Amino acid sequence: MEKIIVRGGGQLNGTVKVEGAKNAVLPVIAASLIASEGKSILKEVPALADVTTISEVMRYMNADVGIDQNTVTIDASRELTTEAPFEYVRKMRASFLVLGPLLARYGHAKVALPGGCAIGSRPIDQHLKGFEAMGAKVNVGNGFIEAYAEGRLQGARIYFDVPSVGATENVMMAAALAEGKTVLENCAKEPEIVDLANYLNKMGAKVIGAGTETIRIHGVEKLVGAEHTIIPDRIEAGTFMVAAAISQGNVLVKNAELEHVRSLVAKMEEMGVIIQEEEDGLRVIGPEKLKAVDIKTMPHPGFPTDMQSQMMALMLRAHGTSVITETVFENRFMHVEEFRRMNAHLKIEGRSVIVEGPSDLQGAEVAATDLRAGAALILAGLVADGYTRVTELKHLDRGYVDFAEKLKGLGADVERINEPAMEDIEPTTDVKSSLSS
Ligand SMILES: CC(=O)N[C@H]1[C@@H](OP(=O)(O)OP(=O)(O)OC[C@H]2O[C@@H](n3ccc(=O)[nH]c3=O)[C@H](O)[C@@H]2O)O[C@H](CO)[C@@H](O)[C@@H]1O
Ligand SMILES: C=C(OP(=O)(O)O)C(=O)O
Repeated sequence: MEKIIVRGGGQLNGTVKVEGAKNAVLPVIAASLIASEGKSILKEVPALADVTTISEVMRYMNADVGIDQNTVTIDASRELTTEAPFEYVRKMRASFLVLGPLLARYGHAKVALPGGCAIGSRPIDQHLKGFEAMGAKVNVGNGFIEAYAEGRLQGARIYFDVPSVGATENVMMAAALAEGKTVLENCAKEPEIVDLANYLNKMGAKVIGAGTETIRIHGVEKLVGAEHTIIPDRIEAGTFMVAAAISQGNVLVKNAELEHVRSLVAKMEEMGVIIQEEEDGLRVIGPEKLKAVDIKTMPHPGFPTDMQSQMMALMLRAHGTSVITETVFENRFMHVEEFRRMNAHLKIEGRSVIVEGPSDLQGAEVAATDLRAGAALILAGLVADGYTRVTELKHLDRGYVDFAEKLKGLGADVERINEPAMEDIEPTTDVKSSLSS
Protein backbone atom coordinates (compact mmCIF):
# COMPACT_ATOMS: atom_id res chain seq x y z
CA MET A 1 0.00 0.00 0.00
CA GLU A 2 1.33 3.43 -0.93
CA LYS A 3 1.72 5.93 1.88
CA ILE A 4 3.12 9.37 2.38
CA ILE A 5 5.05 9.59 5.62
CA VAL A 6 5.72 13.03 6.99
CA ARG A 7 7.67 13.98 10.09
CA GLY A 8 6.56 17.20 11.71
CA GLY A 9 8.80 20.14 12.51
CA GLY A 10 10.87 22.52 10.45
CA GLN A 11 9.99 25.46 8.28
CA LEU A 12 9.40 25.26 4.55
CA ASN A 13 11.53 27.57 2.46
CA GLY A 14 12.21 28.06 -1.24
CA THR A 15 10.19 28.09 -4.44
CA VAL A 16 7.50 25.74 -5.65
CA LYS A 17 5.96 25.80 -9.12
CA VAL A 18 2.22 25.43 -9.58
CA GLU A 19 0.97 23.20 -12.44
CA GLY A 20 -1.85 23.83 -14.91
CA ALA A 21 -5.29 23.62 -13.28
CA LYS A 22 -6.99 20.23 -13.04
CA ASN A 23 -10.43 21.85 -13.08
CA ALA A 24 -9.57 23.86 -16.19
CA VAL A 25 -7.90 21.12 -18.21
CA LEU A 26 -10.68 18.52 -17.81
CA PRO A 27 -13.44 20.61 -19.46
CA VAL A 28 -10.96 21.89 -22.06
CA ILE A 29 -10.05 18.32 -23.07
CA ALA A 30 -13.77 17.40 -23.19
CA ALA A 31 -14.46 20.49 -25.34
CA SER A 32 -11.89 19.26 -27.86
CA LEU A 33 -14.47 16.64 -28.89
CA ILE A 34 -16.49 19.37 -30.61
CA ALA A 35 -13.73 20.12 -33.13
CA SER A 36 -14.68 18.30 -36.31
CA GLU A 37 -11.55 19.62 -38.04
CA GLY A 38 -7.94 20.25 -37.05
CA LYS A 39 -5.89 19.38 -34.01
CA SER A 40 -5.88 20.98 -30.59
CA ILE A 41 -2.58 21.55 -28.84
CA LEU A 42 -2.94 22.04 -25.10
CA LYS A 43 0.00 23.33 -23.06
CA GLU A 44 0.76 23.30 -19.33
CA VAL A 45 -1.33 20.17 -18.88
CA PRO A 46 -0.64 18.67 -15.43
CA ALA A 47 0.41 15.00 -15.29
CA LEU A 48 -2.51 13.96 -13.07
CA ALA A 49 -4.44 10.72 -12.78
CA ASP A 50 -7.59 12.64 -13.84
CA VAL A 51 -5.90 13.73 -17.06
CA THR A 52 -5.05 10.09 -17.81
CA THR A 53 -8.68 9.14 -17.14
CA ILE A 54 -10.18 11.79 -19.43
CA SER A 55 -7.61 10.93 -22.11
CA GLU A 56 -8.77 7.30 -21.91
CA VAL A 57 -12.37 8.45 -22.31
CA MET A 58 -11.37 10.49 -25.37
CA ARG A 59 -9.56 7.51 -26.91
CA TYR A 60 -12.56 5.29 -26.21
CA MET A 61 -14.59 7.85 -28.17
CA ASN A 62 -12.15 7.38 -31.07
CA ALA A 63 -10.30 10.70 -30.68
CA ASP A 64 -6.54 10.63 -31.12
CA VAL A 65 -4.78 11.83 -27.94
CA GLY A 66 -1.02 12.29 -27.72
CA ILE A 67 0.69 13.18 -24.45
CA ASP A 68 4.23 14.56 -24.48
CA GLN A 69 5.18 15.77 -21.01
CA ASN A 70 2.92 18.79 -20.39
CA THR A 71 1.59 19.07 -23.93
CA VAL A 72 -1.49 17.17 -25.05
CA THR A 73 -2.47 16.96 -28.70
CA ILE A 74 -6.03 15.99 -29.59
CA ASP A 75 -7.46 15.16 -32.97
CA ALA A 76 -11.20 14.50 -32.81
CA SER A 77 -11.86 14.92 -36.52
CA ARG A 78 -12.66 11.21 -37.10
CA GLU A 79 -16.17 9.87 -36.53
CA LEU A 80 -16.62 9.49 -32.77
CA THR A 81 -18.50 7.05 -30.57
CA THR A 82 -21.16 8.90 -28.61
CA GLU A 83 -21.22 6.67 -25.52
CA ALA A 84 -19.14 6.93 -22.33
CA PRO A 85 -19.27 3.81 -20.13
CA PHE A 86 -19.49 3.68 -16.34
CA GLU A 87 -15.93 2.48 -15.78
CA TYR A 88 -14.65 5.94 -16.76
CA VAL A 89 -17.36 8.12 -15.24
CA ARG A 90 -17.07 6.18 -11.97
CA LYS A 91 -13.39 7.07 -11.67
CA MET A 92 -13.97 10.73 -12.31
CA ARG A 93 -17.19 12.77 -12.41
CA ALA A 94 -15.75 15.25 -14.91
CA SER A 95 -16.10 12.51 -17.59
CA PHE A 96 -19.74 13.64 -17.65
CA LEU A 97 -18.53 16.81 -19.39
CA VAL A 98 -18.35 14.91 -22.69
CA LEU A 99 -22.15 14.97 -22.86
CA GLY A 100 -22.51 18.60 -23.99
CA PRO A 101 -19.86 18.41 -26.76
CA LEU A 102 -21.16 15.07 -28.14
CA LEU A 103 -24.78 16.17 -28.09
CA ALA A 104 -23.91 19.40 -29.89
CA ARG A 105 -21.82 17.67 -32.57
CA TYR A 106 -23.84 14.48 -33.15
CA GLY A 107 -27.31 15.13 -31.70
CA HIS A 108 -26.79 12.10 -29.46
CA ALA A 109 -24.86 11.16 -26.35
CA LYS A 110 -25.14 8.34 -23.83
CA VAL A 111 -23.09 8.77 -20.68
CA ALA A 112 -23.14 6.77 -17.45
CA LEU A 113 -24.67 8.58 -14.46
CA PRO A 114 -21.84 9.97 -12.34
CA GLY A 115 -23.43 9.02 -9.00
CA GLY A 116 -22.57 10.41 -5.57
CA CYS A 117 -19.19 10.52 -3.91
CA ALA A 118 -17.43 11.23 -0.66
CA ILE A 119 -18.26 14.95 -0.56
CA GLY A 120 -21.98 14.98 -1.31
CA SER A 121 -24.75 13.75 -3.59
CA ARG A 122 -23.71 16.00 -6.53
CA PRO A 123 -26.85 15.98 -8.74
CA ILE A 124 -26.79 16.83 -12.47
CA ASP A 125 -30.29 18.27 -12.83
CA GLN A 126 -28.97 21.68 -13.95
CA HIS A 127 -26.95 20.13 -16.80
CA LEU A 128 -30.05 18.27 -17.99
CA LYS A 129 -32.32 21.31 -17.62
CA GLY A 130 -29.95 23.20 -19.94
CA PHE A 131 -29.88 20.48 -22.62
CA GLU A 132 -33.67 20.12 -22.52
CA ALA A 133 -34.15 23.87 -22.87
CA MET A 134 -32.07 23.64 -26.06
CA GLY A 135 -34.47 21.05 -27.46
CA ALA A 136 -32.82 17.75 -26.42
CA LYS A 137 -34.86 14.81 -25.16
CA VAL A 138 -33.25 13.32 -22.10
CA ASN A 139 -33.86 9.80 -20.77
CA VAL A 140 -32.45 8.51 -17.53
CA GLY A 141 -32.41 4.73 -17.08
CA ASN A 142 -30.24 1.71 -16.31
CA GLY A 143 -27.56 3.95 -14.88
CA PHE A 144 -27.22 6.03 -18.05
CA ILE A 145 -28.29 9.43 -19.30
CA GLU A 146 -29.16 9.41 -22.96
CA ALA A 147 -29.82 12.67 -24.78
CA TYR A 148 -31.08 13.15 -28.37
CA ALA A 149 -31.72 16.17 -30.49
CA GLU A 150 -33.44 16.24 -33.87
CA GLY A 151 -31.16 18.39 -35.98
CA ARG A 152 -29.11 21.08 -34.24
CA LEU A 153 -29.67 22.14 -30.66
CA GLN A 154 -31.59 25.41 -30.47
CA GLY A 155 -30.35 28.50 -28.66
CA ALA A 156 -32.33 29.23 -25.48
CA ARG A 157 -32.47 31.37 -22.33
CA ILE A 158 -31.53 29.24 -19.32
CA TYR A 159 -31.51 30.29 -15.66
CA PHE A 160 -29.47 27.95 -13.43
CA ASP A 161 -31.06 27.33 -10.02
CA VAL A 162 -27.57 27.10 -8.53
CA PRO A 163 -24.34 28.46 -10.03
CA SER A 164 -22.95 25.04 -10.92
CA VAL A 165 -19.44 24.93 -12.42
CA GLY A 166 -20.06 21.68 -14.33
CA ALA A 167 -23.52 22.67 -15.61
CA THR A 168 -22.28 26.08 -16.79
CA GLU A 169 -19.43 24.36 -18.65
CA ASN A 170 -21.46 21.51 -20.13
CA VAL A 171 -24.27 23.75 -21.37
CA MET A 172 -21.85 26.43 -22.62
CA MET A 173 -20.06 23.78 -24.74
CA ALA A 174 -23.37 22.50 -26.16
CA ALA A 175 -24.57 26.04 -26.92
CA ALA A 176 -21.36 26.83 -28.84
CA LEU A 177 -22.68 24.72 -31.73
CA ALA A 178 -26.42 25.36 -31.29
CA GLU A 179 -28.54 27.26 -33.79
CA GLY A 180 -29.04 30.85 -32.64
CA LYS A 181 -28.29 32.64 -29.41
CA THR A 182 -28.16 31.14 -25.91
CA VAL A 183 -28.24 33.23 -22.75
CA LEU A 184 -27.12 31.50 -19.55
CA GLU A 185 -28.06 33.21 -16.29
CA ASN A 186 -26.89 32.67 -12.72
CA CYS A 187 -23.74 31.06 -14.10
CA ALA A 188 -20.77 29.92 -12.06
CA LYS A 189 -17.96 32.51 -12.31
CA GLU A 190 -14.87 30.40 -11.56
CA PRO A 191 -11.64 31.23 -13.47
CA GLU A 192 -11.83 27.75 -15.03
CA ILE A 193 -15.04 28.78 -16.81
CA VAL A 194 -13.27 31.79 -18.28
CA ASP A 195 -10.44 29.50 -19.42
CA LEU A 196 -12.91 27.17 -21.14
CA ALA A 197 -14.68 30.09 -22.85
CA ASN A 198 -11.32 31.43 -24.08
CA TYR A 199 -10.49 28.02 -25.53
CA LEU A 200 -13.90 27.68 -27.20
CA ASN A 201 -13.46 31.14 -28.74
CA LYS A 202 -10.04 30.13 -30.11
CA MET A 203 -11.83 27.16 -31.70
CA GLY A 204 -14.21 29.55 -33.45
CA ALA A 205 -17.02 29.85 -30.90
CA LYS A 206 -18.66 33.16 -29.92
CA VAL A 207 -18.90 33.17 -26.14
CA ILE A 208 -19.21 36.49 -24.30
CA GLY A 209 -19.41 37.21 -20.56
CA ALA A 210 -17.70 34.15 -19.03
CA GLY A 211 -16.66 35.01 -15.48
CA THR A 212 -19.86 36.99 -14.92
CA GLU A 213 -23.37 35.84 -14.00
CA THR A 214 -24.61 36.03 -17.58
CA ILE A 215 -22.96 34.27 -20.51
CA ARG A 216 -24.13 34.90 -24.07
CA ILE A 217 -23.28 32.38 -26.78
CA HIS A 218 -23.93 32.88 -30.48
CA GLY A 219 -23.97 29.37 -31.95
CA VAL A 220 -21.67 28.63 -34.90
CA GLU A 221 -21.75 25.77 -37.41
CA LYS A 222 -18.45 24.17 -36.62
CA LEU A 223 -15.44 24.42 -34.30
CA VAL A 224 -11.86 23.58 -35.22
CA GLY A 225 -8.89 22.51 -33.10
CA ALA A 226 -6.88 25.31 -31.47
CA GLU A 227 -3.79 25.91 -29.36
CA HIS A 228 -4.33 26.82 -25.72
CA THR A 229 -2.33 27.14 -22.50
CA ILE A 230 -4.12 25.99 -19.34
CA ILE A 231 -4.32 28.50 -16.44
CA PRO A 232 -2.38 27.76 -13.22
CA ASP A 233 -4.10 25.67 -10.56
CA ARG A 234 -5.40 28.05 -7.88
CA ILE A 235 -6.17 25.16 -5.50
CA GLU A 236 -2.69 23.67 -5.76
CA ALA A 237 -1.34 27.22 -5.28
CA GLY A 238 -3.55 27.67 -2.21
CA THR A 239 -2.43 24.34 -0.78
CA PHE A 240 1.24 25.37 -0.94
CA MET A 241 0.35 28.79 0.48
CA VAL A 242 -1.08 26.98 3.51
CA ALA A 243 2.01 24.74 3.67
CA ALA A 244 4.21 27.85 3.93
CA ALA A 245 1.95 29.48 6.53
CA ILE A 246 1.46 26.43 8.77
CA SER A 247 5.21 25.73 8.95
CA GLN A 248 6.14 29.39 9.68
CA GLY A 249 8.06 29.22 6.42
CA ASN A 250 8.88 31.59 3.57
CA VAL A 251 7.87 30.21 0.18
CA LEU A 252 7.47 31.68 -3.29
CA VAL A 253 4.48 29.97 -4.89
CA LYS A 254 5.42 30.42 -8.53
CA ASN A 255 2.60 30.95 -11.07
CA ALA A 256 0.00 31.63 -8.34
CA GLU A 257 -2.42 34.26 -9.72
CA LEU A 258 -3.49 36.78 -7.09
CA GLU A 259 -6.75 37.46 -8.96
CA HIS A 260 -7.71 33.78 -8.59
CA VAL A 261 -6.98 33.46 -4.86
CA ARG A 262 -8.27 36.77 -3.44
CA SER A 263 -10.68 35.22 -0.92
CA LEU A 264 -7.97 32.89 0.38
CA VAL A 265 -5.42 35.71 0.63
CA ALA A 266 -7.91 37.84 2.58
CA LYS A 267 -8.49 35.08 5.15
CA MET A 268 -4.83 34.14 5.46
CA GLU A 269 -3.91 37.79 6.01
CA GLU A 270 -6.62 37.99 8.68
CA MET A 271 -4.84 35.09 10.36
CA GLY A 272 -1.57 37.05 10.35
CA VAL A 273 0.10 35.48 7.31
CA ILE A 274 2.19 37.83 5.15
CA ILE A 275 1.49 37.53 1.42
CA GLN A 276 3.43 39.55 -1.14
CA GLU A 277 2.81 39.68 -4.87
CA GLU A 278 6.01 39.13 -6.86
CA GLU A 279 6.59 39.16 -10.59
CA ASP A 280 6.24 35.41 -11.00
CA GLY A 281 3.97 34.43 -8.11
CA LEU A 282 3.03 34.96 -4.47
CA ARG A 283 5.44 34.93 -1.55
CA VAL A 284 3.93 33.55 1.64
CA ILE A 285 5.51 34.07 5.05
CA GLY A 286 4.02 32.26 8.04
CA PRO A 287 3.78 34.15 11.36
CA GLU A 288 4.86 32.76 14.74
CA LYS A 289 1.30 32.99 16.01
CA LEU A 290 -1.76 32.47 13.80
CA LYS A 291 -5.08 34.15 14.69
CA ALA A 292 -8.44 32.34 14.59
CA VAL A 293 -10.88 33.26 11.78
CA ASP A 294 -14.33 32.29 10.52
CA ILE A 295 -14.82 31.08 6.94
CA LYS A 296 -17.83 30.15 4.83
CA THR A 297 -17.33 28.33 1.53
CA MET A 298 -19.18 29.89 -1.42
CA PRO A 299 -19.15 29.80 -5.22
CA HIS A 300 -16.40 31.98 -6.75
CA PRO A 301 -15.43 34.71 -5.91
CA GLY A 302 -16.29 33.41 -2.44
CA PHE A 303 -14.02 31.10 -0.46
CA PRO A 304 -13.56 27.84 -2.45
CA THR A 305 -14.84 24.57 -1.02
CA ASP A 306 -11.75 22.91 -2.53
CA MET A 307 -9.62 24.82 0.04
CA GLN A 308 -11.85 24.07 3.03
CA SER A 309 -9.94 21.10 4.44
CA GLN A 310 -6.51 22.70 3.94
CA MET A 311 -7.71 25.84 5.76
CA MET A 312 -9.06 23.65 8.53
CA ALA A 313 -5.52 22.29 8.98
CA LEU A 314 -4.26 25.88 9.32
CA MET A 315 -7.03 26.75 11.79
CA LEU A 316 -5.93 23.85 13.99
CA ARG A 317 -2.74 25.80 14.64
CA ALA A 318 -4.46 29.18 15.18
CA HIS A 319 -4.99 30.66 18.65
CA GLY A 320 -8.69 30.86 19.56
CA THR A 321 -11.94 29.50 18.16
CA SER A 322 -12.37 29.33 14.38
CA VAL A 323 -15.57 28.33 12.62
CA ILE A 324 -15.60 26.93 9.09
CA THR A 325 -18.97 26.53 7.36
CA GLU A 326 -19.40 24.41 4.23
CA THR A 327 -22.28 25.64 2.05
CA VAL A 328 -21.39 24.06 -1.31
CA PHE A 329 -21.28 20.30 -0.55
CA GLU A 330 -23.35 18.69 2.20
CA ASN A 331 -20.84 16.01 3.20
CA ARG A 332 -17.39 17.49 2.95
CA PHE A 333 -16.22 16.98 6.53
CA MET A 334 -14.91 13.41 6.31
CA HIS A 335 -11.42 14.68 7.18
CA VAL A 336 -12.61 15.86 10.62
CA GLU A 337 -12.47 12.33 11.99
CA GLU A 338 -8.98 11.87 10.55
CA PHE A 339 -7.78 15.16 12.09
CA ARG A 340 -9.12 13.90 15.45
CA ARG A 341 -6.82 10.90 15.15
CA MET A 342 -4.04 13.48 15.16
CA ASN A 343 -5.28 14.95 18.46
CA ALA A 344 -7.11 17.86 16.81
CA HIS A 345 -9.77 19.62 18.86
CA LEU A 346 -12.76 20.19 16.63
CA LYS A 347 -16.44 19.36 16.49
CA ILE A 348 -19.07 19.28 13.76
CA GLU A 349 -22.23 21.33 14.31
CA GLY A 350 -24.54 20.98 11.32
CA ARG A 351 -22.76 22.45 8.32
CA SER A 352 -20.02 24.01 10.46
CA VAL A 353 -16.90 22.79 12.18
CA ILE A 354 -15.79 24.54 15.35
CA VAL A 355 -12.02 24.45 15.72
CA GLU A 356 -10.53 25.10 19.14
CA GLY A 357 -6.93 26.08 18.57
CA PRO A 358 -4.14 25.62 18.84
CA SER A 359 -4.16 21.81 18.92
CA ASP A 360 -0.95 19.99 19.79
CA LEU A 361 -1.06 17.75 16.76
CA GLN A 362 0.37 14.25 17.02
CA GLY A 363 1.46 12.03 14.16
CA ALA A 364 -0.93 9.16 13.38
CA GLU A 365 -2.00 6.81 10.57
CA VAL A 366 -4.78 8.60 8.65
CA ALA A 367 -6.62 8.11 5.36
CA ALA A 368 -7.24 10.63 2.60
CA THR A 369 -11.04 10.71 2.32
CA ASP A 370 -10.95 12.88 -0.83
CA LEU A 371 -8.18 14.59 -2.75
CA ARG A 372 -8.17 17.83 -0.78
CA ALA A 373 -8.49 15.98 2.54
CA GLY A 374 -5.37 14.03 1.59
CA ALA A 375 -3.43 17.25 1.08
CA ALA A 376 -4.84 18.74 4.31
CA LEU A 377 -3.72 15.75 6.40
CA ILE A 378 -0.20 16.04 5.00
CA LEU A 379 -0.22 19.77 5.84
CA ALA A 380 -1.23 18.94 9.42
CA GLY A 381 1.53 16.30 9.48
CA LEU A 382 4.08 19.03 8.71
CA VAL A 383 3.53 20.45 12.21
CA ALA A 384 2.53 17.31 14.13
CA ASP A 385 4.76 15.70 16.71
CA GLY A 386 6.31 12.55 15.20
CA TYR A 387 5.30 10.68 12.06
CA THR A 388 2.03 10.99 10.17
CA ARG A 389 1.23 8.25 7.65
CA VAL A 390 -1.34 9.16 5.01
CA THR A 391 -2.97 6.36 2.99
CA GLU A 392 -5.54 6.23 0.14
CA LEU A 393 -3.25 8.25 -2.09
CA LYS A 394 -5.35 7.52 -5.19
CA HIS A 395 -7.44 10.53 -4.17
CA LEU A 396 -4.42 12.82 -3.79
CA ASP A 397 -3.03 11.71 -7.18
CA ARG A 398 -6.23 12.86 -8.92
CA GLY A 399 -5.37 16.47 -8.13
CA TYR A 400 -1.70 16.92 -7.19
CA VAL A 401 1.44 16.25 -9.24
CA ASP A 402 4.39 15.02 -7.12
CA PHE A 403 2.95 16.48 -3.92
CA ALA A 404 5.45 14.81 -1.58
CA GLU A 405 8.39 15.60 -3.89
CA LYS A 406 7.42 19.26 -4.08
CA LEU A 407 7.17 19.52 -0.28
CA LYS A 408 10.51 17.78 0.03
CA GLY A 409 11.97 20.39 -2.33
CA LEU A 410 10.87 23.01 0.21
CA GLY A 411 12.66 21.18 3.01
CA ALA A 412 9.88 19.00 4.45
CA ASP A 413 10.82 15.65 5.95
CA VAL A 414 8.50 13.58 3.78
CA GLU A 415 8.66 10.32 1.81
CA ARG A 416 6.29 8.41 -0.40
CA ILE A 417 6.75 4.71 0.09
CA ASN A 418 5.15 1.46 -0.94
CA GLU A 419 4.65 -0.56 2.23
CA PRO A 420 2.95 -3.96 2.09
CA ALA A 421 -0.49 -3.88 3.73
CA MET A 422 -0.81 -5.99 6.94
CA GLU A 423 -3.03 -8.52 5.18
CA ASP A 424 -0.43 -9.00 2.44
CA ILE A 425 2.39 -9.82 4.85
CA GLU A 426 3.19 -13.53 4.96
CA PRO A 427 3.49 -14.40 8.69
CA THR A 428 6.94 -15.62 9.77
CA THR A 429 7.28 -19.19 11.15
CA ASP A 430 7.40 -17.83 14.71
CA VAL A 431 4.22 -15.84 14.24
CA LYS A 432 2.52 -18.81 12.52
CA SER A 433 3.32 -21.13 15.42
CA SER A 434 2.21 -18.58 18.02
CA LEU A 435 -1.07 -18.11 16.08
CA SER A 436 -1.79 -21.87 15.96
CA SER A 437 -0.90 -22.53 19.60
C1 LIG B 1 -13.89 19.09 -12.16
C2 LIG B 1 -14.34 20.30 -11.41
O1 LIG B 1 -14.30 21.41 -11.93
N1 LIG B 1 -14.73 20.12 -10.17
C3 LIG B 1 -15.11 21.25 -9.35
C4 LIG B 1 -16.55 21.61 -9.67
O2 LIG B 1 -17.35 20.46 -9.41
P1 LIG B 1 -18.84 20.41 -9.95
O3 LIG B 1 -18.91 21.08 -11.28
O4 LIG B 1 -19.30 19.01 -9.85
O5 LIG B 1 -19.56 21.29 -8.85
P2 LIG B 1 -20.84 22.21 -9.04
O6 LIG B 1 -20.41 23.64 -9.14
O7 LIG B 1 -21.67 21.66 -10.13
O8 LIG B 1 -21.59 22.01 -7.65
C5 LIG B 1 -21.91 23.11 -6.83
C6 LIG B 1 -23.21 22.85 -6.12
O9 LIG B 1 -24.26 22.77 -7.07
C7 LIG B 1 -25.03 21.60 -6.87
N2 LIG B 1 -25.53 21.15 -8.18
C8 LIG B 1 -24.66 20.98 -9.21
C9 LIG B 1 -25.11 20.56 -10.44
C10 LIG B 1 -26.47 20.32 -10.63
O10 LIG B 1 -26.93 19.94 -11.71
N3 LIG B 1 -27.31 20.48 -9.59
C11 LIG B 1 -26.88 20.91 -8.35
O11 LIG B 1 -27.68 21.05 -7.43
C12 LIG B 1 -24.05 20.62 -6.23
O12 LIG B 1 -24.72 19.62 -5.51
C13 LIG B 1 -23.24 21.54 -5.33
O13 LIG B 1 -23.95 21.76 -4.14
O14 LIG B 1 -16.93 22.69 -8.83
C14 LIG B 1 -16.90 22.40 -7.43
C15 LIG B 1 -17.44 23.61 -6.69
O15 LIG B 1 -16.58 24.67 -6.80
C16 LIG B 1 -15.50 22.02 -7.00
O16 LIG B 1 -15.51 21.58 -5.67
C17 LIG B 1 -14.94 20.90 -7.89
O17 LIG B 1 -13.56 20.76 -7.64
C1 LIG C 1 -13.91 17.96 -5.61
C2 LIG C 1 -12.92 18.12 -6.48
O1 LIG C 1 -12.86 17.63 -7.73
P1 LIG C 1 -13.94 16.76 -8.54
O2 LIG C 1 -15.09 17.66 -8.87
O3 LIG C 1 -13.20 16.40 -9.77
O4 LIG C 1 -14.34 15.60 -7.68
C3 LIG C 1 -11.70 18.92 -6.14
O5 LIG C 1 -10.93 19.20 -7.07
O6 LIG C 1 -11.49 19.23 -4.94
